[in-house]
Amino acid sequence: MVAPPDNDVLWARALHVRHNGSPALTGVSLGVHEGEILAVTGPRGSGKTTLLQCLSGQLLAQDGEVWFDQAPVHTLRPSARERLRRNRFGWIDPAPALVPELNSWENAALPLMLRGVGRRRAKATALEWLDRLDVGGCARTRPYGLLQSERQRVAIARALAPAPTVIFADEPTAALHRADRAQVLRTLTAAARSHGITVVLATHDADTAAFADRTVSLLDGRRVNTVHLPAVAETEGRAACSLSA
Ligand SMILES: Nc1ncnc2c1ncn2[C@@H]1O[C@H](COP(=O)(O)OP(=O)(O)OP(=O)(O)O)[C@@H](O)[C@H]1O
Repeated sequence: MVAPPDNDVLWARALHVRHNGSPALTGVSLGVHEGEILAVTGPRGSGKTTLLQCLSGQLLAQDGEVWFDQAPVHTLRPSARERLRRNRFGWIDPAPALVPELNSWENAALPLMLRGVGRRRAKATALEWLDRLDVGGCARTRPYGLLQSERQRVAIARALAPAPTVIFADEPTAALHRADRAQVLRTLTAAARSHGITVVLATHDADTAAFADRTVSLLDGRRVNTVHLPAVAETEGRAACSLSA
């Protein structure tokens, strides 16, 4: 095994994943720098979610390596991978998956309490994050009483509250109206930057990817280079295309 470069908090080498025999990732390698916001882009079905699942230790690739903080993840036992996910990673789904029996602050405080933080401190931290995400007024409301956009903000507060080393955000604003998207992304990326949190953001939306420091593109499970061509009149063709790397 070859160790990853020093400034890469996450590093993947030659990942191959097949779902029920069909290839989802084919030889994907990438490094994510510490504190960076990296967008993983590509059309639907290009392998973005599968890549995030591999990087976060949720899914073991059939072939290839994943390293976090200079240590291999792919050789860890399931219980150690689970600890790693709980203690160092946060995850934001496209649709908010909140615990229906808990109110907003309890949902946001949950990962902190799972890490052993006392209830009072966990509540104070959760309330701070709910305020930053503009849902402080819903702190005592359960998910069924919230709008979908408010639920997603609570889910984002929950991911940020424990200040994880890395947040994996899979289409985090897919459930939001266009008007809400930019504001939520600005809050998420500003919070990540101010706390030194690395973000890996999967999206098929160019406006969302624009919030990232760098973009990695996938097409049919392979990494491709996005080549930006000079803008041309609409009738003359597209302004950007992808080439296989
Ligand atoms: N659990 C699964 N079982 C079978 N096939 C799967 C499974 N998960 C993903 N796939 C297939 O693997 C390929 C990659 O899927 P993946 O969800 O990673 O892509 P994606 O770029 O995130 O797509 P989307 O934007 O629609 O979420 C697709 O062809 C998908 O149909």
